[in-house]
Amino acid sequence: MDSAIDLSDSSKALSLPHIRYQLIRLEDTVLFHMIERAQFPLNPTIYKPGAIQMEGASETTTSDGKLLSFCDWVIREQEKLQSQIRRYQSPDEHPFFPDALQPAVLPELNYPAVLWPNDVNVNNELKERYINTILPACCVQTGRPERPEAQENYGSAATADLACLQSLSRRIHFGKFVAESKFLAAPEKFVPLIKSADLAGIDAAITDAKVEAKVLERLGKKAEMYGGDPNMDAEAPRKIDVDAVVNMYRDHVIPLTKIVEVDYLMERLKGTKWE
Ligand SMILES: O=C(O)C(=O)C[C@]1(C(=O)O)C=C[C@@H](O)C=C1
Repeated sequence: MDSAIDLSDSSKALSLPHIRYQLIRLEDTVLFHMIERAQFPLNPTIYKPGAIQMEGASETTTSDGKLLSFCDWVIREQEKLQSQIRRYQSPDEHPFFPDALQPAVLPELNYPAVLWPNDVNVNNELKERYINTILPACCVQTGRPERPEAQENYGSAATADLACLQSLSRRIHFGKFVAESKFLAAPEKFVPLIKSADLAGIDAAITDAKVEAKVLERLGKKAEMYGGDPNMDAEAPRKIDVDAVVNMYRDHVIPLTKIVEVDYLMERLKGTKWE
């Protein structure tokens, strides 16, 4: 959607330096959204299905009858709306609730097929990790007691969650473009690995440990800068914990990006001469 990369220009969309530039830019987006979210208490009740009475709300379950939490309901309702303005027609956007998507009210866009047809979507796994691991670490300020639930912030917290999850999802699913770019650069390396379903081998082939170390180092600096007090006032509370942000990338964002890359490549030979 709000892409600085021109997805209609495949030479750019598949250039690894261009994709990495986009990933670097998305670090800022993710970090700022996490800072916004961290100003509110964790409010765990909003993630528990059925815990909050939603007076007059339509569709408080998924289409197969699963009860939604308040946060899930907010995400699902937003996705209903955003699908109508073509968000999910863009190859870099993936819904959390595909069951809720509506027909677009605008004419279909014709994106040229830059990616190979695939149905890779790790959003369920992302949301589970976000709620259970990422968010608890980011909402707790180091050295300060956990803040009590604030019922008046339920809406703000869920709104911030949507922004966090959408930016994280976009970053992680950019792995498809990374994978396509790497595949096209060396099909002779990837085809045998894919054919023998050598997941560890594919993972090793897409891994660049130096780039990963750089990502974490840069992110730590950004979290230090954007989450701290510009006047270097040591007494001023931090807006977000630096370690929580770095750990989020090290333990979740980069690993999930790599899962997307591997899963995408496992679908890459379908309908090709290599199949
Ligand atoms: O930049 C790449 O080559 C990627 O595949 C992306 C990424 C990342 O998530 O930042 C993932 C795997 C690589 O080991 C390095 C970095």
